[in-house]
Amino acid sequence: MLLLLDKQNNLTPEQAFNTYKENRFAQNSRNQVSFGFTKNTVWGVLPITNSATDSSIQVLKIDNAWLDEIDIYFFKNDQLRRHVALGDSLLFTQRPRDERMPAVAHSFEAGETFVLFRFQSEDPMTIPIYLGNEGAIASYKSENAYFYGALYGSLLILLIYNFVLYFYLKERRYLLYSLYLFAFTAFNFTYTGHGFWVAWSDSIWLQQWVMPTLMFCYIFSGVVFTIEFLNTRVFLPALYSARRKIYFGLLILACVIFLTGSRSVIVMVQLMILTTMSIWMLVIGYFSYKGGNPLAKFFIPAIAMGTGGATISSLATWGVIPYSQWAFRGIEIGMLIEMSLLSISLGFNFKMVQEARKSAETNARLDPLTNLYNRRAFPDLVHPIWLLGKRNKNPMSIILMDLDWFKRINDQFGHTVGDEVLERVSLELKKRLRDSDIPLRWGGEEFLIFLPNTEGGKAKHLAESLRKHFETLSFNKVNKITTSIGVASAFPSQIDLDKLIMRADEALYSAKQKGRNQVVAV
Ligand SMILES: Nc1nc2c(ncn2[C@@H]2O[C@H](COP(=O)(O)OP(=O)(O)OP(=O)(O)O)[C@@H](O)[C@H]2O)c(=O)[nH]1
Repeated sequence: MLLLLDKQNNLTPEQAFNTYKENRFAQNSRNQVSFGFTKNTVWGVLPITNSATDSSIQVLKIDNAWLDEIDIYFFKNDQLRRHVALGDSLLFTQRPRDERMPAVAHSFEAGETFVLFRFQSEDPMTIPIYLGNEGAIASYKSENAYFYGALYGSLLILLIYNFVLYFYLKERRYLLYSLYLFAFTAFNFTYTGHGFWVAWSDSIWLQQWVMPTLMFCYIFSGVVFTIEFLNTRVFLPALYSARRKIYFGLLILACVIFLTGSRSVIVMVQLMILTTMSIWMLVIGYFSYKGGNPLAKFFIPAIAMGTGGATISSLATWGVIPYSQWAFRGIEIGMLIEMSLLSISLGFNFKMVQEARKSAETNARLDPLTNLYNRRAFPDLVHPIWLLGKRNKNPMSIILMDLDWFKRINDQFGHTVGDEVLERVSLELKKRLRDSDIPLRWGGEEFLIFLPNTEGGKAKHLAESLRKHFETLSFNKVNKITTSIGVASAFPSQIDLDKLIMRADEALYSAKQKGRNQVVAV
């Protein structure tokens, strides 16, 4: 196509065509399809030769949904034969074809026809033009339908999945991710012309203002999401404490640019923010990674994919790399990968939170010194067995064992030696008990052993053998230790569990009273 930039914006189509005839249009040798923000009118001429003898119907399609004014003039034998107005300063319903992108079918007579285009827009001047017969246009259309069906389908699944997670987990990250994803999808839905096509065909105002507004929502949600997702409160506290100022600053900037009332200013400023925002997101991701945030491992490649896709799209529209449908869709493919990776990382975050919770729960129930369960674990461990024993009429026993004169060991040899004794005693206990018995560290130097399905005589026998065993053990520095043991047994139907523990405690007390190093069973 040959091009002319009309700085005065005052040429008539006939004047523009004559200018073309005078060879004053320039060849678009780089196949550039984007001309940035321009106040100028862009004229283009596409000479089309129909070498057959019959007329041929061909469709011209301008693959851009946001241009304000598109006029197409058909010149035959130097005569203007037809004028078609497209672009979104016209109602969608006034278009000659019910298609997402502006398009017109024309019957090209034999010989040469000159198609003159006139473009004017406050938005970026990107003008990829397609020419083909109805069959080619239909197959192009269905390819697009598949692509956008897959894109919006995938984004919708991610959106629902993360929103449901937010609903159940009540973690803000999932909500912010859902909003970020929604803002991108809505923004994309608008600038690809889907909104005008299916949602607001009868409103030019919405077509022109929804896109810049959603662009702002996309930027704003991206910034909030980054700050919250990367847990900057922990990893980048300076940024976290400045977050309200950043949000407020963005809102003020939005007010200022929207008050100018100029869409080119609004879109241009926001495009600049979008470009710097990607770099900002990557930098924050990097620092967060350096600070040890495991989620940054997903965040950095995700943003890199989104940004990479956007870069391919813009390079293709600027003509730096060859323009193609797939290159133009780079941003959408990149964003889909970005959104999927972020979603995976939120799944990973979920797993981390679960594991941390689990290990906190286990830690709260385990004694760190002896690795035995502590008193807190007792109800969960013993209650079900107690209830089962009640049903099956099994006897249950409790052994309470306390080390004698343990304070003296600490006083004489120090706490570390005392700790070693406790560790060794626990180890020996584990070795000498059945797998079904449950030993716990009940207090400082006191151990409780719950013996399921064990009647009093056997429990007493076990207690006696433990007492004897500990008496014969020798330790580092500490020559000998002794233990006092109380044993209580009952059928669960006869007594409460708490009561049984109390009885074992009383038995232990009486073993101490009787001079220690002995077993008392009740
Ligand atoms: N090293 C060490 N000592 C502990 C630990 N927990 C409790 N103790 C000590 O165990 C001692 C218990 O002392 P007491 O309750 O007076 O009992 P005792 O000296 O064993 O005397 P009797 O029980 O009457 O035979 C205290 O000195 C506690 O500081 C621990 O985890 N490590």
